[in-house]
Amino acid sequence: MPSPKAKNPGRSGGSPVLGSSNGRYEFMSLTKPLNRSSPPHLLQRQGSDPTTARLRASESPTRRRGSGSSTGSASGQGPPEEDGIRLNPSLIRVALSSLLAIDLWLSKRLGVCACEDSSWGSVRPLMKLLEISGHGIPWLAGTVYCLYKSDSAAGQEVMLNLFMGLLLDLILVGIVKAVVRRRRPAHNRMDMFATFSVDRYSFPSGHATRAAMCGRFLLAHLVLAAPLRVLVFLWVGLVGLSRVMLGRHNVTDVMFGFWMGYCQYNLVEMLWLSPQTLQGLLGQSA
Ligand SMILES: CC(C)=CCC/C(C)=C/CC/C(C)=C/COP(=O)(O)O
Repeated sequence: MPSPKAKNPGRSGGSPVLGSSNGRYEFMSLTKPLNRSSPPHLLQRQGSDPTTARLRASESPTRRRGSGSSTGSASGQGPPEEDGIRLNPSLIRVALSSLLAIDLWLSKRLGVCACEDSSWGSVRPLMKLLEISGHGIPWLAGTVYCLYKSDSAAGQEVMLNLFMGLLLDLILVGIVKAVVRRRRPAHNRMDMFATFSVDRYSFPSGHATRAAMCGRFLLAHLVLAAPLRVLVFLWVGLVGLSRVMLGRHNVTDVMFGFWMGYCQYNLVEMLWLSPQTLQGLLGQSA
């Protein structure tokens, strides 16, 4: 039986994007169809028979590689262009699914407070306290209270913008959750208080977005003393960690949530409502 090498002396396990003609290797385009000036053995692979082309496309790369004689370019069957076209998307898919697998594995390992009888079940009450500290209701209620109690225009301006930021956060997180629809981890017990229907989805973590946005807001406008600033940083980090430890979220939900909350603060700054803007808005509506 002739070996593939004997049939195709120029090809020794080379890249599938290489074509051989006249004993010389040439690079073939991965994305563009071959033009008429291409060597006939390359054109032949495109084939006028769609059934054969489909069957070839559905073959696994391993099988294609294994059938040495059928891949020999000297036999008039050059390396398949489908390989080149499918290589990049499949690489991305492999990278994404590996990241997802690491995410799920890590999240499961870190979900040590998911229920009372989990390995760290005894710290679950502490984690739930952190959960409440990052919940939307205390933040909204606290902001409205401070707005009401504040007797300076500057204080009211800051509180009003924080309030707007919190509403913006709820809306944006709700939209992303509704679009992405990633289920919460299987080990999560859905015993959270006051949730919207989109909160059955986990991507992104609303607590993480709120913690990151409010953390930045506090550091920029309200908390100046160094020890308190450290506490703010710690609180943001712990809120994120507690989401994974409680089994509410995967690590990527929290990471993305932090990034989203960070960006949301930029949006708050861009849309900052000054007393003048506010007066203008109120004047227009009156
Ligand atoms: C006034 C008003 C509309 C308040 C709604 C506040 C509320 C129910 C926020 C939901 C907070 C929540 C449970 C978010 C879910 O956070 P994840 O970290 O689990 O995504």
